[in-house]
Amino acid sequence: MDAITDAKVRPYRSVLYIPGSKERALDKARSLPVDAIIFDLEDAVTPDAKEAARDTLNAALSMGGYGDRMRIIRINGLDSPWGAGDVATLKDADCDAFLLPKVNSAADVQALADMLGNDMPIWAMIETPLGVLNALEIAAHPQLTGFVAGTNDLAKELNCRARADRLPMMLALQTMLMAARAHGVIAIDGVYNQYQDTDGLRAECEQGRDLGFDGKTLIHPAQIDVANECFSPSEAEIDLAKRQIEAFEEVERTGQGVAVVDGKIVENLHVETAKKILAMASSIASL
Ligand SMILES: CC(C)(COP(=O)(O)OP(=O)(O)OC[C@H]1O[C@@H](n2cnc3c(N)ncnc32)[C@H](O)[C@@H]1OP(=O)(O)O)[C@@H](O)C(=O)NCCC(=O)NCCSC(=O)C[C@H](O)C(=O)O
Ligand SMILES: [Mg+2]
Repeated sequence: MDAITDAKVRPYRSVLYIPGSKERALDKARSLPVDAIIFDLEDAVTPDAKEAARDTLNAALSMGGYGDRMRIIRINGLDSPWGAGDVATLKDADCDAFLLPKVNSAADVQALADMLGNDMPIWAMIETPLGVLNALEIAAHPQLTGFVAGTNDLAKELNCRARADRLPMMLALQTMLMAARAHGVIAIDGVYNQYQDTDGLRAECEQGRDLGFDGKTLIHPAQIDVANECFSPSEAEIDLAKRQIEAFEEVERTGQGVAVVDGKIVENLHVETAKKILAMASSIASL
């Protein structure tokens, strides 16, 4: 983790779900070029495999080998028969965050914080209508550091149709993003289910990046390269950022506050964005 010390600058381009019950996938992930892993005990694990999955996952985390990849454990809901047992077994596991599914309110986050009894960062799945409507109070919880869009559950709850432009989902996605940004919380987009459709995935990643998401949740290794590419600053963005910073420093020396690059104005706020782009590019390069 040495290269990435600032949680705000570390990349979250590719966040891969791995069923906590699948030893082979848990092992494979040690060599996959993902920025983060969600070790899943919830929807990817069948009820009869849930208890064994806790031990399988605990053993994999103890063995280590996940390098710089952020390690997030998605437990079952605390209102399910398995949530409390997941926390009891894994609260001292070698991981970086716990992810709570179907969070409806800040009280749900607090319930997990109380059970953990430590300062482990908590991430929330935003995938219910109440979770979306309460996103601001959830993001404000002091132990909450990340949001993950649960677009499958959201579609089910909204009774909406799947559309390539995700129009029925847009209010929910933008509400959670707004809340995340208001409180400095990481925001990761939902999964693209047709994992062999690279063009469709690319279009959805580009849309997620346009909206402001930090990265995309993934379900299969074949999706990693596309997500990493779409959520990395492009060469053109890096080049423009450098030229904006140089141009702004130049006009500042003459006492002015506005530069012009490629026919567009550059003010202090644009320079802040440019610096963020360069910091992210450098963080990615150091991986
Ligand atoms: C979708 C899959 C069931 C496909 O599995 P499979 O047919 O076994 O895939 P492949 O044969 O193509 O696998 C090739 C190799 O890659 C490894 N693999 C596959 N998936 C993963 C993975 N997710 N992480 C790591 N490694 C993986 C296989 O082991 C093969 O390895 P090898 O044998 O060494 O060559 C499967 O991909 C899968 O189970 N994916 C995860 C599904 C999942 O996690 N679902 C839950 C999360 S989605 C969700 O709940 C979102 C949210 O809550 C919402 O509401 O939207
Ligand atoms: Mg879900």
